Amino acid sequence: MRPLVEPGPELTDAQRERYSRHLLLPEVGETGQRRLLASRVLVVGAGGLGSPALLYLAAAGVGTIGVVDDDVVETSNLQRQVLHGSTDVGRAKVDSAADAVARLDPAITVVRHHERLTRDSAPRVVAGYDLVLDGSDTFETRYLVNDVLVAAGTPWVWGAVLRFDGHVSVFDPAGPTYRDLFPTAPPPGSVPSCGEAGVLGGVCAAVASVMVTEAVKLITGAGRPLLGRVLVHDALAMTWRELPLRPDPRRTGPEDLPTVTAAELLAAPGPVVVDVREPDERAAGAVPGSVHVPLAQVLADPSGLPPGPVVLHCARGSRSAQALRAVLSTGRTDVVHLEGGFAAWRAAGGPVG
Ligand SMILES: Nc1ncnc2c1ncn2[C@@H]1O[C@H](COP(=O)(O)OP(=O)(O)OP(=O)(O)O)[C@@H](O)[C@H]1O
Repeated sequence: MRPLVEPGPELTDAQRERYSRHLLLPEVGETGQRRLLASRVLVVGAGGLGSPALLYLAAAGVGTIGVVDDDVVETSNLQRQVLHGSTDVGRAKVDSAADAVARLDPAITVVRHHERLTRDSAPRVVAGYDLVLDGSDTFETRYLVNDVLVAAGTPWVWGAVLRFDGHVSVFDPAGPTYRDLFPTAPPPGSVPSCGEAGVLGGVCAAVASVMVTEAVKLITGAGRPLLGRVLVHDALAMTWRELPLRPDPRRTGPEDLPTVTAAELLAAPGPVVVDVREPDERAAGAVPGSVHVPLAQVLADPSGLPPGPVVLHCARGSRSAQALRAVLSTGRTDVVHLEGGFAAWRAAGGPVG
């Protein structure tokens, strides 16, 4: 597996001593430790999963750790959120997390994002990180993390816990992703939260430990990642099952999304054409009169497109499909995407400006 991060500077003697047990592992070694120290990892949620994950990421020498959480520590968190202590109750979780990491190793940089991750804020918050660990507790945030990281091209490790059960996997923008595992959210109220159904602290630690191990493997390139596989943990039976996960071909195919072909659009050129590609792609040729709204902007604000009818397009159809899914989820019905994208437009003899 190709390591995610290039190695940073040579280790100092103090670092060689601190990470000596990593250096003994041929799969990590000095180069792997330099990769870890140079890496930037964002943890979404300093709760049940994020708490143990943050400690182990810091101890492993992940050089820059971002934490995004808008919550404060509550007494009922302490049973499993081992990063926080009794004296932290009432404090922002990101502050308590930063202090705990500093106690462990003041050389680790902690970036506090004391805010809610939303469609507006997420593209800014995730920018610049090599990898994300999603320890959030709602479907809304997990889909948001999915869509923003697919657009940003950043891989992520996902974990979830409830009662005595845990799930964990690695997702990649090229797939499989969280949307391949759960194409649609369950109806509101059908899945209880940990606050309603309870959760065992040890289960959080077990799942978080797998998440950190996968993060270290991805950063250093060690072993085989948990990509395309979902681990399902049942602590009452004490079993770990592995389920295969493949990208859902319908997600990228034209059949489940409203499309228009280039020939159809050329024959009936009424709709606003929205180009979701990047500026450099557009500079090399675009549909005359098209409007430019890059994919990240559509995902951040799916209600912000011009009035319809609208045809979305990208280079070949995959980014416009992503954008279209986000737009359709707002309830709009007057938006389609161009099958085969700009390549199909050119091939059909469409004008290029
Ligand atoms: N969109 C989001 N932006 C920022 N933080 C988030 C977001 N979604 C979830 N989180 C954070 O993720 C953490 C999830 O932790 P956990 O599942 O243990 O829940 P909790 O809210 O701390 O506990 P409980 O539900 O038992 O009260 C929380 O601290 C929560 O604030």
